Amino acid sequence: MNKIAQFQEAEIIDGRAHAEDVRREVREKAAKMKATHGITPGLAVVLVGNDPASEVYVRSKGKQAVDAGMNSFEFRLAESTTRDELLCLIERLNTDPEVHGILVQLPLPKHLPSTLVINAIDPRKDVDGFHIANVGMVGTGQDAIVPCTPLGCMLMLRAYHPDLRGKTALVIGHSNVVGKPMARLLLNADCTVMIAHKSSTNIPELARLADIVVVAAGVPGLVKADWIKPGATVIDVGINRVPAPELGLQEDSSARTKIVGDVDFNGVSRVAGAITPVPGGVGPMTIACLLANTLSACCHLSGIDDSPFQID
Ligand SMILES: Nc1nc(=O)c2c([nH]1)NC[C@@H]1CN(c3ccc(C(=O)N[C@@H](CCC(=O)O)C(=O)O)cc3)C=[N+]21
Ligand SMILES: [Mg+2]
Repeated sequence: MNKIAQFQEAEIIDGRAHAEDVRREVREKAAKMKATHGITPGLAVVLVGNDPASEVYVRSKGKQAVDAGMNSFEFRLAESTTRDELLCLIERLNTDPEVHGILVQLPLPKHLPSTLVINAIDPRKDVDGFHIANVGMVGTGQDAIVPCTPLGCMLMLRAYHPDLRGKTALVIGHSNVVGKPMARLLLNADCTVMIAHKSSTNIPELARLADIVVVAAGVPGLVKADWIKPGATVIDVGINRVPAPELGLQEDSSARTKIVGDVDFNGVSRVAGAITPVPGGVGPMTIACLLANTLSACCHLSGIDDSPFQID
């Protein structure tokens, strides 16, 4: 890191503003869909068990769907729900003409096989993009439903790098929900892609080569300033709830926590050219992209060619 770079401040990529742009476009297209074809896009969200964090996300998804002019169908099932009961609900949603998008909130309780459940969703309604058909099509560069978080990252990256060809990108984390699909999308965009993970031994060295770093490792503050090439774009997918002693005056002990990303924001923002904050970065875009995917699925299922969100 050189002296000048130390005093540069990165541009903060405003995820809430990007998400608002996506939601506005979805709202306009949904209204047009209703006016022209009499179709209201519908999103079904299935939550099994009562994880409090999942409750918050599910409520937010439903509210934002309604705000965008869509129907929201919420299914809250008991922790004890059986595999056959869940598969039966999915089959019903697959054949329901009012439902264009189906999201099964993950993680599922341990006794439920998430791979089997996800692959039971009609791939045309799989707005998470987790069905093997969508994974395979994204992997081979075909039109498919793209997972919401990587889609949101790509839309924000596109705003800073209209041409991604030849850029060196490092993805840290190789989960099926973020790291792997993110790496595939960057590869489809002709980036030179590196993927690092728990067993990688030289991540700081790899990071120093990268014009783009996307971090989805689930380790608070993992990425440090001296890992970053001056001017690089840093996308922080981490959502970590950590103790916040500075909030020590709160009565309720659950309120003495805060959300931080996988990037040491204060350090890295002095070196990077652009960086997403946490909160207010990737998270809001994830939900906006869920709405975008639901609208696209509705268009596709209805034989209407109005799919808005191109990333390639
Ligand atoms: N089938 C499935 N699909 C998902 O997309 C999915 C899931 N399961 N399980 C849980 C994770 C988590 N997730 C988030 C969405 C938005 C924010 C978000 O908007 N975060 C805000 C902060 C929220 C807060 O303050 O709690 C932000 O980053 O600014 C976070 C996390 C979607 N997930
Ligand atoms: Mg496409």
